[in-house]
Amino acid sequence: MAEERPIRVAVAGPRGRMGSETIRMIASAPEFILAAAVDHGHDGERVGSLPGLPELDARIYADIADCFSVEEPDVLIDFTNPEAGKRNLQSAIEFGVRPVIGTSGFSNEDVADYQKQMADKKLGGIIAPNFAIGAVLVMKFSQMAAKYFPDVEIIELHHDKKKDAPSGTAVKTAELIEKTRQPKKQGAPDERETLKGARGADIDGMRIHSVRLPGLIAHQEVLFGGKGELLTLRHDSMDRASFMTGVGFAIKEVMSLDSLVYGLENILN
Ligand SMILES: NC(=O)c1ccc[n+]([C@@H]2O[C@H](COP(=O)([O-])OP(=O)(O)OC[C@H]3O[C@@H](n4cnc5c(N)ncnc54)[C@H](O)[C@@H]3O)[C@@H](O)[C@H]2O)c1
Ligand SMILES: O=C(O)C1=N[C@H](C(=O)O)CCC1
Repeated sequence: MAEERPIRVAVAGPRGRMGSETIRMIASAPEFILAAAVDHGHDGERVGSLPGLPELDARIYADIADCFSVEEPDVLIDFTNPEAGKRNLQSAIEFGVRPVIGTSGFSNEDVADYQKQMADKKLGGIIAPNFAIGAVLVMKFSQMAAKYFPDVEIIELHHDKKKDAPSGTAVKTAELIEKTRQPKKQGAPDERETLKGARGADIDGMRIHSVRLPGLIAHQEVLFGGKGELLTLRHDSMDRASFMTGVGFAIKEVMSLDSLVYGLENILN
């Protein structure tokens, strides 16, 4: 039987916390090859010349279209910011490169637009707000619990360099909960905030609270209250390695998909 060739991966955001972790994961996985990196600086340099990255010869491109036409990667991984991520994803669609997008902050309208474009081209890809398997399980368990406990509050806790709030994970968790929870406005009907924001953000009557502190990485608690009982589901990422099982899995899965999936839970079996 012919041996499968390694999957050629381009990484956008190689100097970032997640981009650099992804490159270290790719360097240690024989089933993947780092084809290139995409960064707004360091054009023409080698990935191995960036501090903290493994000795890899892959080239850094400032222009993603150049990267795609010269290197012809199979997959693009994006861990940048929502603006760059959207540009990079659009470019991946144009060049037929399968996107694996970890960047958070995409709206449902953005996702629907990319899904339409990729369905038309039969191009596989994934946008996943969280690649940690445990975080995805908390989302699924929350969806189950919400059927019995419509009173829910989500507390997401992240490092203090995080730019978006609430987290993509919290929004996705709330969206999954909405599928099973009877809509309900929580708290006392006549409650009022004496300090604006005290009750957090509101999705369908559910509350989301965002904590930002040094020392944290990525954590989430989903609290369900019932008569005389409290159910708490909690997940902690204590190292960015926690996201890499999901990233590696997604790279392999997108090779056989023909549409854009939103959420790792849709491809985990
Ligand atoms: N899906 C997940 O499991 C998961 C996990 C962690 C973080 N995230 C998300 O990933 C994103 C990145 O997080 P981070 O902690 O690595 O952030 P970071 O700030 O450490 O890294 C982002 C990097 O993107 C680079 N960048 C900015 N514009 C660029 C462009 N046009 N082209 C290429 N690179 C560009 C920046 O220079 C920076 O190095 C955030 O949206 C975060 O919420 C998702
Ligand atoms: O570090 C971050 O930023 C993270 N963002 C994701 C989100 O917005 O849900 C989750 C994992 C860490």
